[in-house]
Amino acid sequence: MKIVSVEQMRQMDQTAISEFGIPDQLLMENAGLASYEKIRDRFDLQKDKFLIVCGGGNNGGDGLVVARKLFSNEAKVQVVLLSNPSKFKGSAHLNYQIAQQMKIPTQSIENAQDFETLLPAFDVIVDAIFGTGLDREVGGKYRDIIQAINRSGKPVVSIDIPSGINGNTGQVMGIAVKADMTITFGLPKLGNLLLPGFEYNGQLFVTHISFAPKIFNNPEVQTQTNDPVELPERPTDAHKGFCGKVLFVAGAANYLGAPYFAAHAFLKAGGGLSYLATPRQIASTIAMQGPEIIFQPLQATESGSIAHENLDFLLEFSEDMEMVIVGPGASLQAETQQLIRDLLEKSPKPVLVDGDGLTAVAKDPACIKFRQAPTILTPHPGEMARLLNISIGEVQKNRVEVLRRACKELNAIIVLKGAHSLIGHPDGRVYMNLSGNPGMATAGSGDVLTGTIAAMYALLKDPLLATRIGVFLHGLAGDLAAQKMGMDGLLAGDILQHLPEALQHYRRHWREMKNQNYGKISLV
Ligand SMILES: NC(=O)C1=CN([C@@H]2O[C@H](COP(=O)(O)OP(=O)(O)OC[C@H]3O[C@@H](n4cnc5c(N)ncnc54)[C@H](O)[C@@H]3O)[C@@H](O)[C@H]2O)[C@H](O)CC1
Ligand SMILES: [K+]
Repeated sequence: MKIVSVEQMRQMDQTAISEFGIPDQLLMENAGLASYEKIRDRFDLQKDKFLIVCGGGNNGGDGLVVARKLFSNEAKVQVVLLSNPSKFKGSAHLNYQIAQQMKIPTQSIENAQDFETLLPAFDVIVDAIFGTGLDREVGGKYRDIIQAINRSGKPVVSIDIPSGINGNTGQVMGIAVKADMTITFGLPKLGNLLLPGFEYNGQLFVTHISFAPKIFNNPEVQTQTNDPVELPERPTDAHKGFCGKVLFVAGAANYLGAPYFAAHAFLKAGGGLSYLATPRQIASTIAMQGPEIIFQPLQATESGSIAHENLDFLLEFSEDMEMVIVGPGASLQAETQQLIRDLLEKSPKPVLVDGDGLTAVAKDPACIKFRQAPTILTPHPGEMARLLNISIGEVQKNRVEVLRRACKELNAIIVLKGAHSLIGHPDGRVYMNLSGNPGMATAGSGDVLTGTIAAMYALLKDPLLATRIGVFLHGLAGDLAAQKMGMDGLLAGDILQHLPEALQHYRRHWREMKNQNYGKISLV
């Protein structure tokens, strides 16, 4: 499903109006109706009393339509206006006039105390304060009223987006309504799905409010959910080589976990032959954990990391490989970091760079910028910040645009890890992954992801698709593990052990998971 920015949604509204002749009033009526229907399904119109809290823009206008529908169905409603009604424009103004003529109980609220006095008499709150037009921090009486709504303990329905969430970034603009259910229109906004905004929606519904498919399938919208696709079958006569040969260049003294998790995850996710080039001294210890891995012992530096003299061997050895994975547990030793940069620059093979490999790239990104073969990077926000020389705060404040910029600048497919990981391509496409859970933020989890992406590359031979499906499967494995054992104390090894089950589940249920947006977005 496509995910839009605030500006793109405004353009879609304009297209609906100018190209299809759908009047503005009809869009607002549809938005209000869709919201009303969800409210009617969830609550008891005969018993519950509804408080509709309206701001001064079109979001407030949608709220007035909801109030009218409830009122027409003889529910008890009260509208409160937080802004002077003379400021309503267009369709919102029209709906205000209708509400007046129908004598829907309406009250202007000057301060938060008056609002708090009203609250106890109502059972359900409809939040129509701010939608996508929120353009500054929430302060003054708006802040106090949102605080009162959140403290009330009453069920809250947000119209379009919880008030206080930035529609483009998902950031909380000072304070935001914590909803139980959100009904959004046309398509989900970035702010509905990016964290922390996503957590404020409660259950998220999307309704198309009579947009033509041409509008919501607009190819210019380049952000979308990371939907599963059907995986090719493994042929009955599959041999090890068919399922791919990849080389991991990873590990150093004291860094035995990362290379093991990455190289083993490749096998657990269906990969054929997993070669691990690692310092001689640690190879046998890792082999005890993962005897299925094939080792290529390397010369080591004094501190036990991979020495630069291995470069020619690694280039030659990788000729026969489908992909080279560089960096897990490779250490920050200067000589090794230089080896990584030289290897990336010289290798004509698809590469995936993770962990300490990303630090090497950050120091001199030219080593990947001009590569001909595909490059995949899997940074967490801290590593992304280093790659672009900005702060982590700047990365997190606008994850989609920062990722888009990084993919272009670095000429790479990039996974920006974190809740709802993003996958970006240099051509501007960005995919938001919906699988996974907070329990997966654990040491070694990223190494398991690396191996999973490599296995998907061996199967699919398409770097973007492999990265997308690898991220999805990794999240799914974490979700299956968490279903059994909970999120606390979930370890990388648990994610790894659940990869085969995740693949089995994926092959059986990919279509439902796609159609249901992994249970995270419901279509109305
Ligand atoms: N296709 C659709 O998505 C449709 C959406 N509709 C609804 O329209 C709103 C967007 O309406 P808009 O008038 O642009 O903005 P808002 O109602 O969100 O708010 C603007 C209003 O609020 C003031 N304001 C902004 N920030 C603050 C602040 N921090 N403090 C105080 N006041 C603030 C601003 O100055 C304006 O006065 C969309 O979300 C949908 O709900 C259509 O109804 C149907 C089509
Ligand atoms: K709202």
